[in-house]
Amino acid sequence: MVEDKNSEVARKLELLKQRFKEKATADLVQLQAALKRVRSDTAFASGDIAAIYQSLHRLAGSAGTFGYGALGEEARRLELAIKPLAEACSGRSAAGIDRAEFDSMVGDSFGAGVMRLVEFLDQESNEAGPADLSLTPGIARRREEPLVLIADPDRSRAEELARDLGLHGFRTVVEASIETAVISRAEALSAIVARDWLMFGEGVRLQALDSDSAVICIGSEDSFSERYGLAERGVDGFLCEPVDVPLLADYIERLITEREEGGAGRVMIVDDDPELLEHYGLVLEGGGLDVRRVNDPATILGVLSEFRPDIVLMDMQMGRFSGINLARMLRFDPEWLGLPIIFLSSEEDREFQVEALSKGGDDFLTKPVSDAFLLRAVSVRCYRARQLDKLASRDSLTGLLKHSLAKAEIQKEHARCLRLKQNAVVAMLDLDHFKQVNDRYGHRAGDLVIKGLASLLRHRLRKSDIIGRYGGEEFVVALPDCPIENARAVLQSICDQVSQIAFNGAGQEFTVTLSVGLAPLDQYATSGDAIEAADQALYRRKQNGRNGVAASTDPSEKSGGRG
Ligand SMILES: Nc1nc2c(ncn2[C@@H]2O[C@H](COP(=O)(O)OP(=O)(O)OP(=O)(O)O)[C@@H](O)[C@H]2O)c(=O)[nH]1
Repeated sequence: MVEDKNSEVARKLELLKQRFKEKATADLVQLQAALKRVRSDTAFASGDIAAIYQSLHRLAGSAGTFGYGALGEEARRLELAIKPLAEACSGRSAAGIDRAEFDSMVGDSFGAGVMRLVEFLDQESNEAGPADLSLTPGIARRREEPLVLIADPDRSRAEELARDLGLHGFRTVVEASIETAVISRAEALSAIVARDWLMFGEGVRLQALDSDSAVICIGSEDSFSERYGLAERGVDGFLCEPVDVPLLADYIERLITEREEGGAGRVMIVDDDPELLEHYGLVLEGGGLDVRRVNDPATILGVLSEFRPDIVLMDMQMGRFSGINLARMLRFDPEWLGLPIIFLSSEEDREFQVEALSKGGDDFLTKPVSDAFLLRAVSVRCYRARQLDKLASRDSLTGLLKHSLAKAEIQKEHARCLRLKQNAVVAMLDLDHFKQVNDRYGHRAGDLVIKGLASLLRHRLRKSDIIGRYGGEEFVVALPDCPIENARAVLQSICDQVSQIAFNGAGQEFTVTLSVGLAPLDQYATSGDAIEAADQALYRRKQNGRNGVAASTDPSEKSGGRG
């Protein structure tokens, strides 16, 4: 599947490369014609100089991307040579500049340079061209249910751990050795939990580390040298015996999320060159990013509001539009004050770059930029932008939506389900007697319970469901396109699962239970009313024995009955 997608991307990139060659050939014909006019006239139109400069600027910025690095470098040299004259011409508008001035500024080597451009374009490029996506990280994996390999020579111990992790919503596979499992399942594994890591051969360990899964080792000794040794070998996490399963589940969850988010993100690319725009788009999409292409800078505001990118990648000069001015314009709106804008520019002048950054940009990528570098640079920046966004919108303990954002999302879902005449359910969830958990087993153990429930909800519910931390030990969930009886069944099974998890605190094992109140979101005038109704159902459940689900639609005499 990934192979197919990569070869499809490679094929499209190859087509773009051919299109670039055709356009560059036409550009060079025009450039030569303009140069000829300039040479044959004693006085010439400043428009010809501007056209020559523009052609060279375009080639310098794009040729390397399509695998014509030598052409790009030569175009860049010529562009810099003619730049002062182009600037002088634009200052003098219609006034002609004479031939002697042209020769003194640009020099005889200019014509020879243009001939070299033609030769470079004719040579079949053997540089690592756009079709080379082998350096790019794998297509971002979409999480279904995370699959965790437990590699342990002691099979019954491994199976017990598998059962416990299953309660936290992980699918597991047990192997006495990581060897066969890594080889056969490397693509699908989200994490590897290995006991006695060093027991496995060097080759197998390397393969496991290479497989893009998070590798967590369980060791019998917790010392600096043990930890450092594992870090040195590229392991991602370490826990010491005896294994605290909720802690391990939380660890796996965190590592998997970090990995997933490393390859995720929304990027808006703004470039008036259609081939470059398409090329960048394909490369970034090939790396798993969600991309929106904007060819006409005048449409940028509408696309921004609708697409809400994590970052914007923008050309510096697009016909009559300057990237700097567009960036400044975006900042007029407080909503986009924090949106990272990365300029793609062949401009190497540091002073100019600093000036551009002071006017609304955040960073520069200097053209030409290789596919692998572009993907890595954009992915990293996306990741950071998302992390910052998360700090603002996500609860730090659980990574779930914060109260106000969850409410806002449920409000949107309410409008959506009324519009589409669909079912939807809102649920309030509250851990039972949680004060006692803190009092008996400590606040840290209480935190792990809250985190454990959060990851269980993430695993058990659909990607389209909205999950928020409403208050301390209270959560809110909205399930779009879901009849209330289905919601009841899912949440009842989550309650059952929660009650089976063994947590640890103050040297003891303990379990917790969960109460849930449901209300049909589409049956209320406002989302606030539906949340209130779910809360009342939750209250009734608490009154009637906790540990289970009640719905606002239940006849009141039955509201205490489980599921
Ligand atoms: N560990 C931990 N505890 C929290 C957090 N937020 C809230 N709590 C605790 O959760 C407890 C909630 O207690 P109550 O509202 O009295 O409810 P309860 O004990 O769960 O009782 P019922 O809801 O009636 O079953 C309080 O002790 C809070 O201090 C948190 O982030 N971490």
